[in-house]
Amino acid sequence: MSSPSAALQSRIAVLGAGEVGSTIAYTLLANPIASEVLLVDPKEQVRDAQVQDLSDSTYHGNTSSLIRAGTHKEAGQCDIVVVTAGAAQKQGESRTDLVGRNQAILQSAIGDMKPFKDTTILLLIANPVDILTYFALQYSGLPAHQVLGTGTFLDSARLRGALALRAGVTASSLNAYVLGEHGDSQFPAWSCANISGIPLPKFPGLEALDQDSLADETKQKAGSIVESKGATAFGIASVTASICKSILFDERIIRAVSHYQDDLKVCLSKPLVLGRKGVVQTVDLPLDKREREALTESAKSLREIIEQAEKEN
Ligand SMILES: NC(=O)C1=CN([C@@H]2O[C@H](COP(=O)(O)OP(=O)(O)OC[C@H]3O[C@@H](n4cnc5c(N)ncnc54)[C@H](O)[C@@H]3O)[C@@H](O)[C@H]2O)C=CC1
Ligand SMILES: CC(=O)C(=O)O
Repeated sequence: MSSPSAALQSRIAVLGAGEVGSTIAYTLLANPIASEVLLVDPKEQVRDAQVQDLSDSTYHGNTSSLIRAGTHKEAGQCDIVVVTAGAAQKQGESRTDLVGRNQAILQSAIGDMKPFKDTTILLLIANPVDILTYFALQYSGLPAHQVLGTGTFLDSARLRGALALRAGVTASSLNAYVLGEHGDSQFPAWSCANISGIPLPKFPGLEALDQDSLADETKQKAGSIVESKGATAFGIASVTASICKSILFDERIIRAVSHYQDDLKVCLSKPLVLGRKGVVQTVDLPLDKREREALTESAKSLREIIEQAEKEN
């Protein structure tokens, strides 16, 4: 395992200095997780103003992490490249409506970053995140274990939060994963969910849990935030910082994040062991029949979007 001091000699590049990229940069600096954070955006005036503002958060003495503007070429030499570059959903748009625009941005950004350092991990945030993770793997030529998307880690956090409130325990006491697409075909793996080994329906406070309505609430949460404030940023920033820490500190923690599925020919979220090489090992949950079918359906809908996008480009 890597020591914290090794991790603190690491560099993370954040592509995109918009709402999400700047919030991620702030979270990385505040923890701190790497020695240097590079912010990369073709809108230089916005990028530089974000760097100035973010640098003010580092001067009070509690962080040794530095922020500066960077180029795409420099990003390609960083330990982790966090990709937020791309359009965000407008009110009424779905994540998959962004595919054409964001695929083109991704292809050009990856072209500008190449060649990558051998051990660089690409972490996709921009939506539709599973589709872009798939294309990032194609465009970058990096090994599959080094290309990840945040996927349903954020949805799993939302689900755990809602369950934790109902059960009156902290969210970290819960084992509960949302799997599949970070989007409409996602589903919670209820059959494997538990609190300290106790199945959810047996835990006090959760006996009458309406699983379908909670799954729906989890799925709709992003949409309702975007509808009211135009974007989501804090949840994804926290999840991204957690993934970066798990990678750089070689934590070997189990997380459901998006990665390539050789059998399904798509990227989607299933649990894996997360460490310095990215995917250290995959983890097969003992899903029930309905969940196995939901996973196949989720992969099928992602595959259709990929094939359509490949036809159009
Ligand atoms: N995976 C997830 O759970 C989440 C994903 N997102 C996604 O993150 C993405 C970014 O959202 P926001 O920051 O709100 O959008 P934004 O519009 O505020 O920022 C996007 C930034 O990307 C920049 N950009 C464009 N081309 C670039 C390139 N080639 N290299 C570097 N930067 C480039 C733009 O100049 C802009 O500043 C969206 O696709 C959004 O849907 C947002 C929240 C959660
Ligand atoms: C925007 C988005 O993908 C989310 O907050 O889940």
